[in-house]
Amino acid sequence: MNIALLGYGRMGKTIEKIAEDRGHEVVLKVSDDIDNHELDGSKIDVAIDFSIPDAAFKNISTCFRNNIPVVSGTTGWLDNYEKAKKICNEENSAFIYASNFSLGVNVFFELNQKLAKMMQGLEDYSVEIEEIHHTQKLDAPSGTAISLAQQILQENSKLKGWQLEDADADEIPIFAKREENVPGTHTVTYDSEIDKIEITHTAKSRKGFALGAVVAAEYLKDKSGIFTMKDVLSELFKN
Ligand SMILES: NC(=O)C1=CN([C@@H]2O[C@H](COP(=O)(O)OP(=O)(O)OC[C@H]3O[C@@H](n4cnc5c(N)ncnc54)[C@H](O)[C@@H]3O)[C@@H](O)[C@H]2O)C=CC1
Ligand SMILES: O=C(O)C1=N[C@H](C(=O)O)C[C@H](O)C1
Repeated sequence: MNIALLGYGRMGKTIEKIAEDRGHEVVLKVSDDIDNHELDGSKIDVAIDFSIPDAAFKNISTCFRNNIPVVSGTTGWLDNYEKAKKICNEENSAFIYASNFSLGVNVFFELNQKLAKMMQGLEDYSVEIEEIHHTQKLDAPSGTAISLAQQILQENSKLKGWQLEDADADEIPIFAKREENVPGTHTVTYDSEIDKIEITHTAKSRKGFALGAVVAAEYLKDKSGIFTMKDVLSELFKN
């Protein structure tokens, strides 16, 4: 498979290594305005975007217009997600966005949803989310923390939204911490006067995110439509 890497930073470089180990070729690396590059849909099977929040939407929509499917892991650009999906459909292209591509986090998402369902009637507990990332991270809260909050909100109609730190009683507070060299740690806590329930996912490196993105790219090649990591994982585990 011929891959274009949109964003060649920490994630782009990790993805390149894993893609090459799996027999793919990186044919284009983009680290600046996508208009400075020739995008030839006949030579690129899929683009993988791990760039910056301000560039993601332009990168993604430009690929769709050049007949190139996109795997997007960039966070902090989701105000434009619905627009990106519309362009994908108009161009009959293919798209997967995930706030977190690691297999472990996707198991953690399942756990979070189940736990939220169990806790929604237990009014003595309050819920909060903490995320810890490296100090270079541009966005807060993390995309993964937002996904976790959205899952809890789906299960609990008494909660109205989420808020970075100073949340009202009917909101989920998300605490974003920045520490040197932390690839990504997420904790969901339910606390009461009597006890505390916590679930945590700790990434030990960026390899899990990168492997998930390459597996998603392999899934997306030759498809059209909008997909999620759930689709990718159900195909992976269908046997
Ligand atoms: N969904 C997931 O599983 C994961 C998502 N991420 C997200 O991926 C993104 C990238 O993370 P890192 O690689 O750690 O950041 P990074 O800062 O190391 O890399 C970003 C790269 O994008 C480049 N860039 C700047 N303008 C660009 C443009 N117009 N087009 C293309 N590239 C451009 C920068 O030069 C830089 O090399 C972040 O939004 C982060 O939150 C990170 C890890 C996992
Ligand atoms: O910026 C990062 O590094 C990460 N970003 C993603 C997020 O915002 O959730 C995923 C992962 O936690 C690493």
